[in-house]
Amino acid sequence: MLPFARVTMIGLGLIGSSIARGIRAEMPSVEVTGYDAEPQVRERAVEIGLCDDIADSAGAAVIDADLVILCVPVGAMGAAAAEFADDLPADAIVSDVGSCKESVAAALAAALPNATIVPAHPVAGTERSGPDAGFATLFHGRWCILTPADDTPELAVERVAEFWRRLGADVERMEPAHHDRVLAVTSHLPHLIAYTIVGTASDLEEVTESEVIKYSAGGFRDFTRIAASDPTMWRDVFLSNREAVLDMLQRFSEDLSALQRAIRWGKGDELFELFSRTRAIRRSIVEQGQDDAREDFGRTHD
Ligand SMILES: NC(=O)c1ccc[n+]([C@@H]2O[C@H](COP(=O)([O-])OP(=O)(O)OC[C@H]3O[C@@H](n4cnc5c(N)ncnc54)[C@H](O)[C@@H]3O)[C@@H](O)[C@H]2O)c1
Ligand SMILES: O=C(O)C(=O)C[C@]1(C(=O)O)C=C[C@@H](O)C=C1
Repeated sequence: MLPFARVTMIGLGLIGSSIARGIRAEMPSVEVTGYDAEPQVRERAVEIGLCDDIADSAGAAVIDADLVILCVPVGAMGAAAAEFADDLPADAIVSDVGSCKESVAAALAAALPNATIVPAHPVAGTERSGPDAGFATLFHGRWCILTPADDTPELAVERVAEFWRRLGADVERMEPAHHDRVLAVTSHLPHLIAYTIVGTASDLEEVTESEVIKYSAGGFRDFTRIAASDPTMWRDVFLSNREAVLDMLQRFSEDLSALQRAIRWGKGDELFELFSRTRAIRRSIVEQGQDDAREDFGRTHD
């Protein structure tokens, strides 16, 4: 049996539109309603037939939903939830897809004090945004991490887990604070490094912009993909997960200084040992199949 019959997405960008397309593909009998604060996004969603219905207010969008998923930047979650608080059916479950969980859980609990909330984070995405960027297979073979509070009814958590499994994801549960520390190092820090390296390269006086573009066929090009990620989304991630990111950044800076010393003093063994260790990590990720979808995406959409 399907876990939900009527699903509403608030926010119809990359993730909201991928969920809508995934539902069409995997659960075609589910009725999908969408709402986005931007009128142009709503118009585009109608043009491309993204949902069964596009509402013109958040309240109208949730009125008969049994699952409402907030797919807006993490800094906008509280305000977006407050907009539909008065119209939310008592038995509806509210979820989200935010990249940080502690701050979002607090914002949703404050805006919807009586709602059943099952926060989620599909660990899948691209550098693109907007309703045209989504695709139905985005979540296939990817993790979706649920971070419910201890007193959330088990049945609600299981229904949300089943929803994500049907979209193709593997579901895990975590404490929100633990989630935020893990993602700080596996996702947030890499984005910060990509933003830095691309910014630094373009600022260097001896590297003209045309040279940056001309010679960006190798490693630098991979960084430019990540550094093209949505500025609003990532501003919000760093402000929301500040403590964990600053902790990881401190550790990263120390390791970078150690590498700097090894290069300065010609310690080839130290460099070789680290690079061998990191090569083994990459190989084990590929063996686990965790990188396939992204590589496919890069090949077909680059
Ligand atoms: N992009 C990724 O790789 C990725 C992956 C996993 C999770 N996430 C999370 O998913 C969420 C959405 O990211 P995205 O990549 O889909 O962004 P996006 O920019 O493609 O889409 C966000 C949409 O939310 C709308 N919006 C903003 N404030 C709103 C409000 N108050 N009410 C209604 N709509 C509003 C915007 O108009 C926009 O269309 C974020 O919380 C992000 O952290 C992103
Ligand atoms: O592949 C990408 O472009 C991504 O950045 C996706 C990515 C990640 O860092 O892995 C980005 C943010 C999310 O919260 C989840 C996934």
